[in-house]
Amino acid sequence: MSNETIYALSSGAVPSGVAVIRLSGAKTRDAVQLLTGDVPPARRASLRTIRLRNGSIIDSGLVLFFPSPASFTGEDCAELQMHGSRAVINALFEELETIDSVRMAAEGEFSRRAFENGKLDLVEIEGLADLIAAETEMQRRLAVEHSQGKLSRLYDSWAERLTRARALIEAELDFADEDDVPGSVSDLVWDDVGRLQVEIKSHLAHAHAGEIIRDGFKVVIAGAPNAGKSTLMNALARREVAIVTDVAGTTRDVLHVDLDINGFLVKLYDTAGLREANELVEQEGIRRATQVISEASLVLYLEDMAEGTRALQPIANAEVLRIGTKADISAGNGPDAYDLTISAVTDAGLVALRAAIAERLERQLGSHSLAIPSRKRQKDSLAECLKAIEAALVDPPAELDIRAENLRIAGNALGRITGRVDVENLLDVIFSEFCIGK
Ligand SMILES: Nc1nc2c(ncn2[C@@H]2O[C@H](COP(=O)(O)OP(=O)(O)OP(=O)(O)O)[C@@H](O)[C@H]2O)c(=O)[nH]1
Repeated sequence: MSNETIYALSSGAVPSGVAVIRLSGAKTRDAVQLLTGDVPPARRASLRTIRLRNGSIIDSGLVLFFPSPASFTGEDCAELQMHGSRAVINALFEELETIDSVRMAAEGEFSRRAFENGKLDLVEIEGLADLIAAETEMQRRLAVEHSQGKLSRLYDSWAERLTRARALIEAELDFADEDDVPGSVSDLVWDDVGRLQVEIKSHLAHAHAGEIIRDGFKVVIAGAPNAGKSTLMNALARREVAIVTDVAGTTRDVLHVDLDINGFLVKLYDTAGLREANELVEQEGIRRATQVISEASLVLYLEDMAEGTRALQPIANAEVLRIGTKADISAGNGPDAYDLTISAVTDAGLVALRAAIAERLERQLGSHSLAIPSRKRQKDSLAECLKAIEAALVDPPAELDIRAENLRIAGNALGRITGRVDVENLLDVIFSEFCIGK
């Protein structure tokens, strides 16, 4: 597969002022020569006329050539910056197709080659995918941390400590009958493995924060029918996401919008009003509401202040903010009964509500560096690593060779995160997240 040369449009949708077409593989040099009449100097932007074989001009643009191994994929690579019209790109692609062993790239194929040629490890690749998909400032910061290798360096240093520990234990096993292996070496090894266990445990405890930053903080609006849930959702989203009527039980399904609050992705859900419902569709809506409430990180529990408590209490594992609604027409129970009062009609209280969501979010995240795991895959491997370390440290200790074997399992679990060990079966899943041209 990798003796084929691949090409793709790497910039966004056309038409665009400039489109970047990327090539990678052994035939890159030939393709550039064919299209421009020469191979421009390495890593320099050179203005060239790009032509078909018959001499007719496709377009002119900048050509950059990156000879192997100093390129993104590690192979010979080129980038053509041309005018971003469908016709220009089609003409170029048709010409490229005529070259033997040159074809359009599959999803994520450039990144996959970068991985296979040792240019990037899996955490860096995943970080890159996250950086390309980042919509909020915090997602960007987390992705940069991952794509720049900070997390990988941490995992590599842990794997190295485990390897060193194993080497010393193997030495002890080999020389078990001799007197000159000091017992204190063994103590030092197990002390360090103990410290590593504490470090990994604390790192894993921050995985939740990483997931919140990457996947979003789930905030669910719940309450009685007609409490003003959909109106609040629309006010926070600043657009008409949900249907608002004065008919109780309007919202049936769970609706969702993404908000950016202080640079964090907040996933806001509007749910069906909670009450004893006889009608089938409404019952299903309430079942779905209950489900999403149980998965929330924060519940906004709305109450029409004139009506007082009418809703079934939501069963939330998360923190609940009690919010009195329709402050413009009613003082109701009095503001003291609520954490916040709002009016979606006058916008009163909405700034305070956004601030309250941000405050809860930041409190749940805690303060720490962004060198934290953010994907289930990373979390699962860390948990596996920790389990094996625990088995190696169990009291009373197992036989030395079993303890060493557990350290090997722990090291492999770390190696799988960065892709340095045994990940062939994972690759298709990871690279399919990328679009063509990445
Ligand atoms: N005066 C006033 N009316 C409001 C306010 N918020 C909502 N309403 C009105 O209250 C009624 C119900 O609002 P919705 O947002 O549909 O309430 P809901 O909680 O989503 O209702 P269900 O979908 O039935 O669960 C509508 O007529 C809204 O216009 C508010 O802050 N002030």
